[in-house]
Amino acid sequence: MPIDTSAKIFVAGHRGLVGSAVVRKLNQLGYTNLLLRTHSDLDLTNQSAVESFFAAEKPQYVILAAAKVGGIHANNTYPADFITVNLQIQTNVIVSSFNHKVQKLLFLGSSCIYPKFAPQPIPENALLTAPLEPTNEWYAIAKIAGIKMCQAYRLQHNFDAISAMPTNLYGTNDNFHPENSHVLPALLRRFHEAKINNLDKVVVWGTGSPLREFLHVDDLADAVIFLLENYSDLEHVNVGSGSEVTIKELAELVKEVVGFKGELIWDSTKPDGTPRKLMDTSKLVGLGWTPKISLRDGLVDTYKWYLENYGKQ
Ligand SMILES: NC(=O)C1=CN([C@@H]2O[C@H](COP(=O)(O)OP(=O)(O)OC[C@H]3O[C@@H](n4cnc5c(N)ncnc54)[C@H](OP(=O)(O)O)[C@@H]3O)[C@@H](O)[C@H]2O)C=CC1
Ligand SMILES: C[C@H]1O[C@H](OP(=O)(O)OP(=O)(O)OC[C@H]2O[C@@H](n3cnc4c(=O)[nH]c(N)nc43)[C@H](O)[C@@H]2O)[C@@H](O)[C@@H](O)C1=O
Repeated sequence: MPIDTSAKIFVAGHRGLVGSAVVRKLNQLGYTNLLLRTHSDLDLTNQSAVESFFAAEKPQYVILAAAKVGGIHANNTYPADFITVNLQIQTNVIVSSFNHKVQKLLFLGSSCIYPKFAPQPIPENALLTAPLEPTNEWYAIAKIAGIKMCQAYRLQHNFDAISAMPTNLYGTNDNFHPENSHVLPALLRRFHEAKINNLDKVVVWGTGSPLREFLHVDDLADAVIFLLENYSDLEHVNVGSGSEVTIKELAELVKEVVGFKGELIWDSTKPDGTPRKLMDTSKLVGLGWTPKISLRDGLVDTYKWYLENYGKQ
């Protein structure tokens, strides 16, 4: 059902990759009453601050895009932060949303919730059927708890909380940190810096053989609003692009888009992570949503944004 454009919508994490794309999309669609707080205005790990905020502001809808997020290295290096901060943020926001009668909440998880060796493409019902990928199990356990909290509040209290599970995302406002980011922004930056410094080699992590599915964050934002308007059920919903590339193919594509002419060196001392994680998106496609942005177009667009925002550093 379409949401009234004057509805008060709290987008938690509105300065991040996903939150900022959701805000751009809501603005485009004419939503006029967005409730936004930076991390320093409202620390979502602080339970009493979150409770007071919901009591005072009474949002009608909540999109939970605030989380502790990072790539394979960050997940593997800071397991305590990834499990604790994510459990705290999501528990505080879900419970306060219920306490203060939010009409609907959308929780964002991630494709890493699925078993390391899940059937491919991965259907929603592969959840909790086998062990997780060790490099990100702490984050995955927090995300699985988020899905289960949404289900528990729906079952016990009829609270309209839904969960979307995106594949690997990229785009405007991504995190380009050299070690703690995801592969696509990390490589964009590394190839760019190698090009402007006239280097002849770039190091890429792992073997290059893992397969990953990438979705532009503007497509994800579109899917988030589509689900908010059209889906109210217990099971989480996969959100993906439906196509995958090897990390080697991705690296070659980023190299071409950036215009780096040198050689790739594979550092196999770095972890590959899960070998493959292609989402089965037939549930979302069946509801009527499909992605629009190809990986090449999305990459060109993201590099343009990177140049405009970080290119002079
Ligand atoms: N990026 C990806 O490839 C994928 C992301 N997702 C999911 O999408 C969601 C958003 O991820 P993404 O946009 O990439 O992450 P980002 O790191 O880009 O953004 C996260 C946002 O959350 C805010 N935040 C973090 N901690 C707190 C806190 N304690 N209090 C208030 N705000 C806080 C951050 O603010 P600040 O920076 O100031 O701390 C930031 O604005 C997450 O749930 C993630 O699991 C799912 C699949 C893939
Ligand atoms: C979204 C998702 O993101 C993470 O899982 P991941 O898919 O493994 O993510 P990643 O982007 O960090 O790596 C993908 C692949 O790429 C290789 N790789 C090469 N070179 C670099 C590189 O320079 N940086 C990074 N980060 N990876 C590199 C890397 O070795 C790996 O084989 C989890 O946090 C998980 O919790 C999660 O939800």
